[in-house]
Parts: sequence; C-alpha cells; structure tokens
Amino acid sequence: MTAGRPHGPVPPRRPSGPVLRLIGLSPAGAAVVIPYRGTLATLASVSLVGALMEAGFLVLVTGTILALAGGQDALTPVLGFSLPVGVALAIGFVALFLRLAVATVGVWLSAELAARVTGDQRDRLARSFLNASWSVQQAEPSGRLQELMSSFVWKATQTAQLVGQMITAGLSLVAFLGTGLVIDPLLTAGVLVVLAVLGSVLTPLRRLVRRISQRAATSGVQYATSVSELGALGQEMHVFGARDSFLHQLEERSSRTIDDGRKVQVTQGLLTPVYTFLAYAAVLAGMAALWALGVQDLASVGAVMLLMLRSLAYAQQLLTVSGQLAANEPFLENLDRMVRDYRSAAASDGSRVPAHVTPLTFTRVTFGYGDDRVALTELTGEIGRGELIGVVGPSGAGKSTLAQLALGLRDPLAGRITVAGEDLRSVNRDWWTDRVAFVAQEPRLFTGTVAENIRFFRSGISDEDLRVAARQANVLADIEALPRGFDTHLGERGGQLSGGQRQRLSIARALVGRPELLIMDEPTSALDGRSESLIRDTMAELHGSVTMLVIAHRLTTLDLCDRIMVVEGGRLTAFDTPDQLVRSNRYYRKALESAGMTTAIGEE
Ligand SMILES: Nc1ncnc2c1ncn2[C@@H]1O[C@H](COP(=O)(O)OP(=O)(O)OP(=O)(O)O)[C@@H](O)[C@H]1O
Repeated sequence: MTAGRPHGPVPPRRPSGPVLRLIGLSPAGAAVVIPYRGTLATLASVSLVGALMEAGFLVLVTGTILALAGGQDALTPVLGFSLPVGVALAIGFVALFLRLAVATVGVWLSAELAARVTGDQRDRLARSFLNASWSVQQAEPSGRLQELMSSFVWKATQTAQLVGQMITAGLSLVAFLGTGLVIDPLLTAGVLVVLAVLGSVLTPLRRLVRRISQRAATSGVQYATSVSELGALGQEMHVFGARDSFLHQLEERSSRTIDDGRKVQVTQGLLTPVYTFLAYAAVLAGMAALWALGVQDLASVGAVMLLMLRSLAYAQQLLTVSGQLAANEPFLENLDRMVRDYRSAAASDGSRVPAHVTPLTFTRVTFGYGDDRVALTELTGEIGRGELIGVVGPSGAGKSTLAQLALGLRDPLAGRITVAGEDLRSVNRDWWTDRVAFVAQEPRLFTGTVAENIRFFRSGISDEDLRVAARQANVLADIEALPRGFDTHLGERGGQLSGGQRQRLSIARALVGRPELLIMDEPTSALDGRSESLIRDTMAELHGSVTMLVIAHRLTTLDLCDRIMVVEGGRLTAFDTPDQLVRSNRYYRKALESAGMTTAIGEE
C-alpha cells in the first residue's frame, strides 16, 4: 500500500502515433482514441469512399452544366472521357445514393465510437479511483471526481468524435484535392499552397484557445467543489446565516467558469470566420489571376473551382474541429493525470493469511502527514484476542490516525504493525476486510433501503444475518417500526433517521460481516443518552467475542474496557487497565474528574 505517498511529478506520456500527431492531437488526446483505431480506420475508409463519390459527382455536375449551357448532348471530355448527358445524370444519381449510404455508416460508426469512449473512460476513472489507497481518496477535493466523471469524460467522448470528424474532413479534402490535381495540377497546387498558408496563419489563435481552455478546466473543478459543498453544508448555511456570503463565493466561481467558457467560445468561434474570410479572399485573388491571364479552358477550371470551393468547406471544418480539439486538450490532460495519479497510489495487496487478526501489535509506529507533521511517534502496544481497548486523549492527539493505521488504511512511516506476526502491509486485503469492521464517528448512509445500507454491497448476507446484526446493534426495534421495515427506502444520507438510529445502523453494517476485530472512532460522541447507552449495551454484549478498539470521546464507555491507551501529543503515554490508570495517569484522572466520574470508576 502506498498510503501517505507524496505526489511526485507524473512521468510524461509516450508520444502519439504519426497520424494522430499529424492532426495535432496531444498525447492525452491520442491515448483517448488509440484503443479505437480499428473503428477510426473503418470510418476513414468509409469517409474516403464517400468523398471520392462526391468529388466525382461534382465533376459530372460541372461538365453537365457546361454541356447544357453550350447546347451539347455530351460532356466536354474531362480526363479523356466524353459522356452523354443522360448517362452522366444517371451516374450522378447513383453516386449520390452511394454517398448517402456511406455517410449513414459513418454516422453510425461515430455514435458507436462515442458510446464506447464514454463507457470506457468512466470505467477507467472509477476503477483507478476505487483502487487508489484510501489516503489518496480522502484527500480528494469534494466535487472533483464528479466533475471528472461528467464534464471531463464528456470532453474525452467529444474528442473521439472530433477525431472522427477530422479524419472524415481530412480525407475528403485529400480526395477533392487529389481529383483537382488530376484535372488541373497547376491550379490545384496553387490552391493547396494557399490552404496550407491559411492554416498556419491561424496557429497562434489555436494556441490561445488552448491556454484559455486550461483556465476553464481549473475553474470548472473549483465551481464543482463549491456546488458539492453547498449540498453538504446546507444545515450550517442556514444556522450560521452564511447563505449570502456562500452565494457570493458561488457566484464568483460560477462567473469565472462562465467567463472562461465565453472566452474559449469566442476565440474558438473566430477560427472559422477568419479562415473563411482569408480563404474567399484567396479565391477572389485566384479568379482575378485567371481573368488577367485570360484562361479559356472553362471545363477544367469550372470543375476545379467547384472542387476547391467544396475543399474550402472541408478545410474550414478541419479548422473548427482542430479548435475544439485544442480546447479539449487541457481537460484530457487533467483527466489523464488524475487517472495516473490514482493508479500510482493504488492500494497494494499482500498474499499473507495470518491465523487470526490478533494479536495486533504496534512496534515503534511513527506516522506523519506531509514532511513535518508528525501525528504519532514511536507508538508501541499489543491488542490481544477478545480484548476491549479504549483510546483516549485530547483533540488532535492522534487517536483517529491510530485507528486508520490499525485498519490498514494508512501505512506507518517507521515501525511496524503486525497481525499474528505478519506485517499488516503483506496481509491479503480480502482476508483482512472479511474480518475487520469499522464504525466512523459520522454514520455514512447512502440512498437505498435499510437492508442495502446494512449489506453495503457485500454478497452472501442473508435476511436473517441482517436481523441478527440489527438486534446486536440495538436498532432492530427502530427498523421494524419503519413503514416497510428493512425494505424502507432511506432518503439521501439516511435523512429520515435520527443521528442515533443512523449510528446504530452503521454498527449493524459493521457487525453483519461477523468481524473478529471492530474498530470504532468515537461512535457515541454526537449522540443522545439513550442511543449512547444502547451502543454501550452492544459493546457489552460483544465484549469477549469480538476484539474491539474504541476511541472514546465520552468516558462513560470506558468502564467496559479491559485496557485503555492514553494518547497525548502523538505519543502513547499510558496503556493500562482503567483501575491502574486512575492511580497512575494524570490526563485520565483529570478527564474522569471533568466528566464527574472519578468515584464511579475509582471505587470499582
Ligand atoms: N488528513 C490529514 N491531513 C493532514 N493532517 C492531518 C490529517 N488528519 C489529521 N491530521 C493531523 O494529525 C494530527 C492528529 O489528528 P487525529 O485526527 O488523529 O487526532 P484525534 O486525536 O483523533 O483528534 P480528535 O479527537 O479531535 O478527532 C492532528 O494534528 C491533525 O491536524
């Protein structure tokens, strides 16, 4: 496991293939489309056939118009062929139908490509995130994953489609220019040079699009974070009268995204009109040149001019698409970087299978967040089978950090945690998670039924198991009082339950897997007396059969404990029975005094 791993620089991606480089795609963009090169190649072939049909059609149409204008029955020979007008029209119709059929296949391929890219990108992101170590997941700014999953994945889908469009437009351009070259090489070569010059003139504008788009990607994530906090902090917002200030912040971030979006659209949108202006100016200049030179060969010039005008449309499309691709690139780079970051922080999995989850031994365990923030220093202690261990200490002392280390969610920076002699890092994760459960301070329920919330996506848990766990967690009566019992649908985050009910439900979730080790992080700190005493009853019933490590904010639960760890300033200052601690530990005694419990425990 690589918990707590500092995020180093991400190695650059390997360069993309020559075709993708040719269309100016960044490595991140290339990575999106390379897996679908088969579909793209089919799309390319289909596009080429369609474009050749269209080019042939335009040549026939020009010839036919000139023949009709000159009162002739046959087309003036182009490329040595002379066709009767009737045959030319018939061929034209066939070419049109074929073009339509080919275009339909192209549209279907493009839609198929979009669907696959969306699915694959979502899957890639979800898998890499879920496989990342918990320390990386919990450091994720709220709303970012959501934004990555929606807007950023959409940009990837759009990129694949744009690449498809670019290939189609590019090959059409090639087909048109190719046909033009065959008919009138000199004229077409001139047009080709003009097109190339025009394309490169617009390069700075494309770079500007990319720069602004990078800003838009960042502001989009910031806005998503604010929106998700708006959902989570609704109650506080009302209570503290902070709605206006929050709204102000939200509006500021929103207007930044809108502003950036507008700038991207304007610069991107300018690409095409500027190009059109320059291109048509070039056409006019070309015609002026033909006029000045007194060119007479109208059949070939007419066909070439028509082909070139159509080529301009494709070149415009190429430019529009390349602008959109440039705007998407920063999003794809961010998406790609996040996936690689998650992957490089993947939670490792060991192969060792110890005999039991105990003894759980801490040997000189040190842990810190970042370089200079040591949260635990040289902590040594052992938890034996069936023991109920309490953990007390002032706020910020390192109790939750200790629980996270014991769960294997974080790795020590120094020292070792062993499970029946095996290093916790080398223990098989499935084996471990089957035997260890956790109750957080804040119960976290999701939108679903009571039963689904207790099962928590685990298979092999029967209805009877649910009832047993609910009974053990002292929440069965509350569940049975709900309109549909275990099938009652809970609102978002379990909204319709009280804090105590939610917490007991999360204890049932922990117990339903029949854990051998149960770690609870201040499970009663925010609860009323009745809920607290029900949870205390649960702990008393489990005592002896399940090993428990309980961070205790309320000292009333401590008289159940076999031994208590006192953590102060990141150090284990005492680890003894409650009776001994009353006599030997100053912090513990003071804590009992301030809770008015000195006599109760002292007299035991
Ligand atoms: N995710 C984190 N990133 C950086 N520092 C952290 C993080 N979590 C905790 N800390 C720091 O580590 C130290 C120990 O925190 P911890 O949450 O373990 O204390 P605690 O004893 O559980 O506190 P409390 O009783 O208030 O919950 C604190 O200084 C805290 O600021």
